[in-house]
Order: sequence, then structure tokens, then C-alpha cells
Amino acid sequence: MAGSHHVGSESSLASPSDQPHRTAFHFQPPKNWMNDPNGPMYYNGVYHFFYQHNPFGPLFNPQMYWAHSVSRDLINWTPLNHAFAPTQPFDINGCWSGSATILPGNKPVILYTGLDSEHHQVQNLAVPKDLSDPYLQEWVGYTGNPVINLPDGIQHDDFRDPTTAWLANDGKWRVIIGSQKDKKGIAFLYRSEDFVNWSMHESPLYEVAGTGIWECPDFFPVCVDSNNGVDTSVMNSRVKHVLKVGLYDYTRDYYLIGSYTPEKESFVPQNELTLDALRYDYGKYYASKSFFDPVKNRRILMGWVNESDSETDCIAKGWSGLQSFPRSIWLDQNQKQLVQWPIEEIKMLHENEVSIQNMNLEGGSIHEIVGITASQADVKISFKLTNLEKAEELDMSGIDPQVFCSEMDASKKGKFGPFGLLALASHDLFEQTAIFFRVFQNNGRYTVLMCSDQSRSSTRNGLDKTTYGAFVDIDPQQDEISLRTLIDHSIVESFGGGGKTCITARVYPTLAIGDDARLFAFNYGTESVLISELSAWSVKKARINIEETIGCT
Ligand SMILES: OC[C@H]1O[C@@](CO)(OC[C@@]2(O[C@H]3O[C@H](CO)[C@@H](O)[C@H](O)[C@H]3O)O[C@H](CO)[C@@H](O)[C@@H]2O)[C@@H](O)[C@@H]1O
Repeated sequence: MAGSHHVGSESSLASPSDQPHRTAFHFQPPKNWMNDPNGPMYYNGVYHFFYQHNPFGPLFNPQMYWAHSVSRDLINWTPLNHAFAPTQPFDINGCWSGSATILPGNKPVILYTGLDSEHHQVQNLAVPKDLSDPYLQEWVGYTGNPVINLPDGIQHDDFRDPTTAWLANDGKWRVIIGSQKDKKGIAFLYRSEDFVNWSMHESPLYEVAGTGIWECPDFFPVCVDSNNGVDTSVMNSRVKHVLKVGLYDYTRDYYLIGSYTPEKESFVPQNELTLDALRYDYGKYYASKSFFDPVKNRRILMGWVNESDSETDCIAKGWSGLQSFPRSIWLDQNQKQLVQWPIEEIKMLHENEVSIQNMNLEGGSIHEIVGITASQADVKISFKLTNLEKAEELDMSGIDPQVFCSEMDASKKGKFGPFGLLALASHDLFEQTAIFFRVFQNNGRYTVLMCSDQSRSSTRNGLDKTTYGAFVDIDPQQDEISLRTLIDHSIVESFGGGGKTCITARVYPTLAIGDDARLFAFNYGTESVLISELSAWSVKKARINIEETIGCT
């Protein structure tokens, strides 16, 4: 199954001057196109990460390969040969997304979508050629592939992206596959006793009319009383289940939280799938996938972060696509939403810590955070607001936060807000990516809005500079308003309210690059805010997809 193509090797420079937008600690291939994360898993001391890769160029091509990298710490990654290449009748037109499952006896398997010789989307099974190879470098397709064929009545290109499977008490494995019929998004449910013979359950696990095709579904349990993750097959009264679907029509990952009963194959969500529904990330982020990490009993999430520059730019750069920094993901105490946080291993890359406590940020002021490499940084800042009765009165119900953030961009003064960070800023602030909050009140209730404003992120035209926005479900009377932002040359990943609201953006500064980039805390509101705590670090370059002795990672 392994292709003869190698992914190539990354140069040792973080961002050479002709590549100011390559990242230092985000996962990306040495060159060419990458989209969805595939089959992340932990096996015998090694983390495996596969991804959709076009080895022949920096643009999407349906003839996808599965590239494969391994890591011992989720930070430094070693590239291996492709795991799957489109070579067999069941995947000759492309090896598309899929997931790994660890079967009893510690046997990893992968289910992935193949585009067969008739361009039908079918589901294929693959196993490692040699389980004693610590890096599982070669994978072989099951001789009876495909194991799941296109269902009757479904269009040939509307059936893809199998999830990690889960095992219920009846001894049957379950897997869901994304689909649509007449614009109704569907998660088809298949069951199997042996992982080879699969039959479709009479009803889908879930479906919602009018949502279009569901890509890259994910279905997993989350604990109701702990931040720990659990294996995908765990089912008991102490877990709820999450169904995540990628809506192709909007390139957004939405999720539902609910109760799953395997005996009835019923999933009853507590929230609705509408365009205002919960999202993992309210910026540029798609096709994500989670896996259970038994080493630290946590669930880890990674998602594809596409470029915001043009195809011509991607051809000039020679690459396209990043993965988000791995995030731990768990159910919030209120059980109404998920929380995400960069995995703690990022500390391995921290240096030059800078900290500030209890600094008043007057209305209309900025404060430069010096002493760190602002183009490669991890920043945590918490704001404390007093005199909240002075907050602007505004009924935010029915308001689209993204539209509001683009109309009320970082230059528009309010009372409480905008305040936050100016990342990847040039010395004259001509270039800046502003991640900020605004606080409003209505009938004694407060609303916290978080925005990521890319409108001044680059002097260049022809970029997607969409401003993103979302609400943060916190009460500023009780809670400080916290922001954590990972800055890595062309990606700005922000976590508001302790990870309750995440926004990721891609930016391409021309002035604020390398050592010329600066970082500021700012408050353009009229009311002052207190920076109760700020910690910021330079983030060292990780060894990502640099060929080396594998055992050293
Ligand atoms: O690589 C195939 C897998 O990617 C997914 C989700 O990302 O489907 C991709 C899809 O193509 C669109 O997305 C491309 C990047 O992912 C984009 O560059 C292309 O122009 C888009 O059409 O593939 C089909 C056919 O193009 C389209 O319906 C999808 O959105 C996932 O579902 C695949 O397994």
C-alpha cells in the first residue's frame, strides 16, 4: 500500500526570508498540499498522524495520498513514506479521509474512503504489514476491499470519511460515515462483529435536513465530571456523547452534545444543528478529528487550517495547509459545551518567559510586550473588569457575532472594548491582527464577544482577511476574561474564556515578519481594564517533518 513517494524533507530553518509564513511549531508537510488530519492514534509508545497529501503539488487534487508522520511527544514529528497511495481498484482515484481504531489485542486498523475505478466512494480496511515495526511504516489493504460499498440511492460522491469505530456490549463494532441525500446531511451507521463484514443499520445515527453533505464526522464520549478523556468505546452514565460534523457547504465543524443508547442506536442531542450551533472553532478550521491518548488519559483534537492566500501564492510558496496545534478537548462543567486547550507539551518549546501582574490598561492605551519573539509566541492574558455597570447597553440576541465583529472592528471604540492583543504587529501598527473582547449589558445580563480581526493583518491585497467572531459563555462579574493566543508566523490560534471559544486565523504580514514582528496588549475602549495576569513565551522551533533518526523524537 505504501506509495513510492516520500513526503520530502523540511529545511532546518524556521522561516527563511523567502518563506516568512512557514510555521515553526505547527504541523505541516515539508512541501505540497495538505488537508484533513487522518487516523491519529497512539500505539506502543508512538503517536501516529496521517494526513491528506497531494505529493505532486501545492494545490488540492482528488488523487489523494495518506502521508504518515510519527512522534513520541506530539511536538516533534518524523516523516515516513506514504501509508496509502491510490494504486488499487478500490482506491485508484484517491485515498480519502478515514480513522484508526485499536482492536482488542492491541491491533491497529484503519478504515478510509477510496475513490474506486468508477469514482464511487467506498470504504476500505487496511492493517499494518508488520506489527513488530514500532513505526507501522507499511500498511496493507484487506484483500476483500471495499468492506463497505456505496448505499443504494446515494450519489457516488456523497459517501465518505469513516470515524474511529466503537464497540458496544453486544460485541458489535459501530462506525459512522458522512453522507447526504437531497441536501439532508446524514451520518450512516454501520455495524460489524469482525470489522470486515459491515451492515448498515436501518436508521442513520443522526441526520438533519438542509445541512448538505456531512464530511469527516467524529463521534466520541466525554466525561460529565472530569476533564479526562476516555476511549471511544466507553459508554456509561458518566459520559455524554459528541457528534461533530463538517458542513461542506460552509466549511465549518459543528458539534452536538447528547445521549447515545447503543441498544436503540439512538443519539439524542441536547442542542440543535443550525448555523448558530456550537463550533469547535469560529475561524478557519475544518475536517478535524480527535483520538483518545491513553498516556495522559485525554482526548486530543487536530483540525485542518487552510490557507487564506491565493492559489498563485501557494504555488510560489510550494506548500499549502497547516494543522492546528493539538488541543485537549473535554466537556465544560456546565455540560453545555466543549472546552479546548493547547496540549501541555507546548511547555517543551517555551523560552524567555515574560510576566506582568495587575497592570492597569487605561482606555485608549497600548502596552508592548517585549522580551519574546513575537512571531513565534504563546501568550496568556487575563483581564479584570470593574465598574461593569458602565458597560454599553445592547441586546445581542439575534446578532451574528461574526458580522458584528467585522462592522465593529478593532478600530471602533466602545466602553468595555475593544481590549485584547495585537499580534504580528509592525512597529507602526500598520499591520496587526487584533484579537479582542467587547462586553455589553442588557437587563442586568452581560454578554462577552470575542473577535479576531484580520482586516489589517497584511499590506497585501488578494488575501482572505475575513474577521471572525463568537460569544464567550462567561459572566464577567464572576470570571476574569482570559485570552490565550498561539502566534506562529502565519497562524494565530486564540482561546477565549479558558478555551470555551476558539478562533483560528491565517495571516500573511509583509512588515511584521520574523524579528520585526511585535506584540501589544491594547485597550481602545473608554473604560480602563486591569491586566490581572500576563504570561508570554517565545516558542522554539519544533522538529516537524525533518528526516532524522526516528528514535530521537
Ligand atoms: O481530501 C479529500 C477529503 O477532504 C474532504 C474534506 O476536506 O473533502 C474534500 C472535498 O473537496 C473540497 O475540499 C478540498 C480540500 O479539502 C478543496 O480544495 C476542493 O476544492 C473542494 O472541492 O472533496 C470533494 C470533491 O472536491 C468535495 O466534495 C470535498 O469537500 C473529505 O470529505 C475527503 O475525504
